[in-house]
Amino acid sequence: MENGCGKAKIGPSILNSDLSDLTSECQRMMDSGADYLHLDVMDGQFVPNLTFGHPVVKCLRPKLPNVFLDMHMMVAKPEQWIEGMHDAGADQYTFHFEATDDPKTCIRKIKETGMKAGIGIKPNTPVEVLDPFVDLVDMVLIMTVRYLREHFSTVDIEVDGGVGPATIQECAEAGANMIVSGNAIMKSDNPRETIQYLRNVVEEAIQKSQLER
Ligand SMILES: O=C(CO)[C@H](O)[C@H](O)COP(=O)(O)O
Repeated sequence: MENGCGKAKIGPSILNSDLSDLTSECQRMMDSGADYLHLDVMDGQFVPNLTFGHPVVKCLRPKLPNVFLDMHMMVAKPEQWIEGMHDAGADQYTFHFEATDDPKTCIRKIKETGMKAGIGIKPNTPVEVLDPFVDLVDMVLIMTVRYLREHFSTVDIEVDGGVGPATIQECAEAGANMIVSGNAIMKSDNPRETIQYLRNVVEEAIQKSQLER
């Protein structure tokens, strides 16, 4: 996937899909115009839920050879899955600031594999905690809407959680350019139209902010 925080990228969250038919659901999203797929990995420790791990990514990779797989690692000790996710074919590995004592080492290990590195924060964590890492990562992931682009001017900013046509304007105006959306896209009668709408709003906000600079 093309680099750059000046570009809108829409990533359906596949956790909200029919998981018994994952490949078709992923393909349906790509055929509807998605730029990438967002995969939430939860381990029952960092968050009280269980989803899937690198064996699932390994099965998906050959079926979706050119699709950018964005792993949102909501896991404790995120260092332990870096190699496995890379070997399985993940493209980006986003861990949580709150989940490790040593974010810099985690970022370095991710980058050494060749994957892109992202760092995320939970809704109540102040965005300033990311300042020491922002020059080291490709993306920050924010699980709520706040003032974003003034703070992180050079990296991709991804928002996740409750994002859809009703909330996209606020996210776009706050500076997000990577848009994770689960139910709003997956459950839409017309996912193509929903994706296009989200993209248009983000692109307009990017253009407006470039004119104001
Ligand atoms: O982070 C997540 C879950 O914790 C997800 O990406 C979530 O599935 C997004 O779905 P929605 O857009 O419907 O809130």
